[in-house]
Amino acid sequence: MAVYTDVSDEELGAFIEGYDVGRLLSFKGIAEGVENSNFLVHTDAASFILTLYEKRVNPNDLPYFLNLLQHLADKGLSCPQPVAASGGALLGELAGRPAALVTFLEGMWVKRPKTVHCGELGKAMARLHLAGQDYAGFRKNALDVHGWRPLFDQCSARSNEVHEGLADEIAAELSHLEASWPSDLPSGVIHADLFPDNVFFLGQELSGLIDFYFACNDAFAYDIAICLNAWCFEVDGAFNVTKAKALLKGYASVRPLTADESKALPILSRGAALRFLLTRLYDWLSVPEGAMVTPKDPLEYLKKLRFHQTVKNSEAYGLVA
Ligand SMILES: Nc1ncnc2c1ncn2[C@@H]1O[C@H](COP(=O)(O)OP(=O)(O)O)[C@@H](O)[C@H]1O
Ligand SMILES: N[C@@H](CCOP(=O)(O)O)C(=O)O
Repeated sequence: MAVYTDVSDEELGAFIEGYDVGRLLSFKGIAEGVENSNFLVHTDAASFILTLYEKRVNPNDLPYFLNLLQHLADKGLSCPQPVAASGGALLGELAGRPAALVTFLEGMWVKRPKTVHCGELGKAMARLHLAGQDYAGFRKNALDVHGWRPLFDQCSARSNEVHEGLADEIAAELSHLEASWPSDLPSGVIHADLFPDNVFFLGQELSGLIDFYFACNDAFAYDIAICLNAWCFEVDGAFNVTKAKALLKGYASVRPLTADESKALPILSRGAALRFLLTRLYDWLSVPEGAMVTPKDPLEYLKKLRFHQTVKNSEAYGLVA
């Protein structure tokens, strides 16, 4: 459960009174997520999600995220919309944390996505990339190839506690990626954390995307690579090329990939695997005392990384040359 910050009934009641959202009926901490503290809030008018932004979120980035949600919703994308307080502000403060209220999105995330879900995800991601093209905000990806080494430096000394030889394996991969990371790929707003738990479905229909707190400006194809990692491996660690094919086909049906993007998928997928290996490793080694959170397994991403290291070209992901 990701609740890092406790909020009393009185504090939350006073906070909600600052919004024109009806009378507070109940609220509870949400037993999912790892980054921020989330509460489901019911009023006599509707349901909302209250987020208190924690460690990895830079408060200066919050206007980028909240305005982006508004921009995407205006473009017809289904995502939470920030709710303005009675005074007009999208961002407030609660229990010493920056806090925002957003609309509740109907749907459920799918624990074991099937091929059909991967296809829908591909289409939605491409729509997001197109809808973000005229977004005025800019946010550099803090966890791009340049951000990985500082993260590794903070946990390299203890990485072998998690897996023997892990420090050397990461160090070698990092050097390789730093030397061969592609530049000049088509870029714009990407979600950068479009995992199954951030994509809601109603039946087989995708009902919306949530959790835009890693969103940034980076290569579109890097977002695809993140999704190949997050959606196309089976529980036993096997890569499912049928799912990858569906994801890429769905994406290309809305926004065709350029030749450079197709060619870059193997290296981008390696990078995406390393990025999540590193953040998970860091989190694994530094769970804040008293926090209700279940850290995610870093070694899942080591296995994925090793798969991508064997890939020779994009055909391995189901792309036909
Ligand atoms: N707008 C929303 N509508 C409905 N449920 C939401 C919404 N935002 C978050 N949730 C619920 O809260 C959970 C955690 O949210 P998430 O943004 O993924 O947290 P974190 O950033 O901490 O990972 C989600 O899995 C979902 O169940
Ligand atoms: N998706 C990341 C962790 C971020 O968690 P989320 O709940 O905000 O998606 C991972 O799986 O490592």
